[in-house]
Amino acid sequence: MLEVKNVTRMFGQKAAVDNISFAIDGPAFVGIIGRSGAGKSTFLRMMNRLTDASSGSILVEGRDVLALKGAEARAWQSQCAMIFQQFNLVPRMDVASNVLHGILNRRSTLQTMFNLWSEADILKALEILGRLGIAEQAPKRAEALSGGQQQRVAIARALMQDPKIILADEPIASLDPMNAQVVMDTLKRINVEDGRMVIANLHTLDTARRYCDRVIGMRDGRIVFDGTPDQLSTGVARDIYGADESFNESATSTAIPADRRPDEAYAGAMLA
Ligand SMILES: Nc1ncnc2c1ncn2[C@@H]1O[C@H](COP(=O)(O)OP(=O)(O)OP(=O)(O)O)[C@@H](O)[C@H]1O
Repeated sequence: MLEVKNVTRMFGQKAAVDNISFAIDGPAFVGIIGRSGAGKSTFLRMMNRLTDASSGSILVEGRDVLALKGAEARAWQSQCAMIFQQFNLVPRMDVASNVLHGILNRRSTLQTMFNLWSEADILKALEILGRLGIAEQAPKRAEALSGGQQQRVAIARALMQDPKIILADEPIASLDPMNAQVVMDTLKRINVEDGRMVIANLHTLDTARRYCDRVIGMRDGRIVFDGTPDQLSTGVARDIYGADESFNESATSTAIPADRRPDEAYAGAMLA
């Protein structure tokens, strides 16, 4: 379904992404890990055409999306929705309108000028918010929500586009562990229930191990690991992160301490 072939992105003399190739069959949940500057964001940005590649091709169902221009490139962008670390919502706008903005580029100028949405679109937005457990937040301003709720609104906005692929650039890097878990669980559900491919840049190993079917490790623009979470040993992780013997995995962990997991906290409250 997805075939990345010899993709490179140069910034001046430096290759941010250096001749990477891999293929993904079917709607997998793929994590890309690596330290800061490894090229993870640049790769995702090339995939959805926010950044041009210097060379190479990305074939989706046989079509090179890097070669698309104009309206075709924009159509591709709506098929591979992107989620960002900082949510990128319009803070003072209500949640439902933020979600509807996922299909902004499908409306006429007149509809945009008068802020007109069809009843079907509004119902779809509310249905998606309901599915993600935040329907009651629909009339509130986005800025009034917690970080985890805001990221779920961003996921709802992405789903409004009905994308084949969801690209998530450090989706939980700004969240506390509990909200991070809710957001990752949401992405996983969308992957499993809808059969949408998810490619997520992740900064913690335990998240990659827990949620991904496949993990790609990048270092200095190159792929240095491509395998299953089981194959991602501490030694392999040390290679990816370029750390020495003192590399400590727990330092990159976002695991929720046992006494703070939602279910157990709830159970504890019931017993008290
Ligand atoms: N617009 C740009 N101009 C010049 N250099 C850039 C630009 N964007 C990225 N780079 C460089 O490309 C390399 C890869 O950056 P990239 O942001 O893709 O890494 P990353 O793995 O996503 O790291 P982080 O997690 O910190 O975002 C870095 O050396 C970065 O400085």
